[in-house]
Amino acid sequence: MTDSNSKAINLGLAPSFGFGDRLGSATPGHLAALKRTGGHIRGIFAQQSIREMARTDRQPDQVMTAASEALVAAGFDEPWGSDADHLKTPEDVERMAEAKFTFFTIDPSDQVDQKADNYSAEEVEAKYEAQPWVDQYLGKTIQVPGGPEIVFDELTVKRAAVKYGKAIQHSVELAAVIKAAAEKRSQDHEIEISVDETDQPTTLAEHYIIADQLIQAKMNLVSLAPRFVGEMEKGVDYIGDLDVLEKSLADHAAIAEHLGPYKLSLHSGSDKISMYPAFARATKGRFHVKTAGTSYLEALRVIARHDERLFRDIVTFSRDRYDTDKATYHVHATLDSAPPEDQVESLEELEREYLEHWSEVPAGKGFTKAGRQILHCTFGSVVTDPKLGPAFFACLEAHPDTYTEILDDHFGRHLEALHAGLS
Ligand SMILES: O=C(O)[C@@H](O)[C@@H](O)[C@H](O)C(=O)CO
Repeated sequence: MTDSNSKAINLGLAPSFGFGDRLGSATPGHLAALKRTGGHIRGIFAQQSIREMARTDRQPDQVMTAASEALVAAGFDEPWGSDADHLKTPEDVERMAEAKFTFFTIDPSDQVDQKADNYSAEEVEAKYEAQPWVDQYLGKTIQVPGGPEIVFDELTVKRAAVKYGKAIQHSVELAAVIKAAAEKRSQDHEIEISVDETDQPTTLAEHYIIADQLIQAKMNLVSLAPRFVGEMEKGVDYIGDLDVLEKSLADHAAIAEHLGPYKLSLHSGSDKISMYPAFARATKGRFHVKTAGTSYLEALRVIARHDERLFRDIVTFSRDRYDTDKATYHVHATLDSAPPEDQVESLEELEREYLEHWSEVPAGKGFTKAGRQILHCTFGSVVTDPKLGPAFFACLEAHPDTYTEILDDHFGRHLEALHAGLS
């Protein structure tokens, strides 16, 4: 264990930003951007989901070592965090705890009944299985201080039980595994629950019940990621009405403040520039933002700048893989969203179609081109391909300064937008 590694600690309720790095070489650029916030936002530099590691063929220890060594090399001596992301099983927990991750994100989405919002009252009744907590809410109306009034009528509570009953139970069980795994190793631990990867937004009543139950179970809950209104797709800016979102965020934040406090967490946070000020404002700085795929996309910009042929080959390969690899990711791009590379003569135009140019994006907005999603979902296939993978890493390693410069600029824009909502 390196000195800096020992500083991957609990960050508690401090505003935090997750810099998922699927390649192991992004930390210098992430750090350069973070330094511009003047220490107001803490960095989570070692962050990886089980799904990402499966796709890239990496191990938790490699993720932790890449981040901590880069931080040591940069002489970074401030607190930083690590995120064992999207954990679904006790085995996932053990792997990440062994690599000394401290922030554990439980993802119970497999236990969520994704169709529950569409059930009729009769269907809810038919599927309802008594949960030990139902009587705590049934028939009550709760006024959240500074926030919404939540009416827990019978249908609302029973629908929540159908939708999230098993997910709550699973989360409580996994939290106990996390606690034991951390204690066995004399390590810190803190917990996030993410229910963002569901089809329908998390209602305020559902948020209340989920968080209240997890807190009653005495887990060290520091962060919760509801499924917010609108669309949080991978690789592009927020899609939806920002005023509606801000009102909803304020209501969710009031619940988090009242029951916790805990942070509201934004998954698929990459490129959501237009909503960051509202997110920071509504949460009054009690937030966590999680990004990952965008650092891979910016690595492809390095490839485009230094090896046009390789970039073109990656575009073609990614188009072949997209329909398979997009499984489990929330995206809307189709192969028609961007042209095949051999139909685009200029590299600048090809980059515009698949990555976009910051110089062409209006201030306060993020990228919107669906072509980015074709490259976003196919990262694992590219980096593990026997031909493209080595060429990709060789080009990236040959141009570390370009990557750092691009990430500094890219995340500088993210963090400035968040910061705007803090002041
Ligand atoms: O791809 C993954 O598995 C993760 O990077 C993400 O889902 C992560 O949780 C995230 O939201 C990053 O934007």
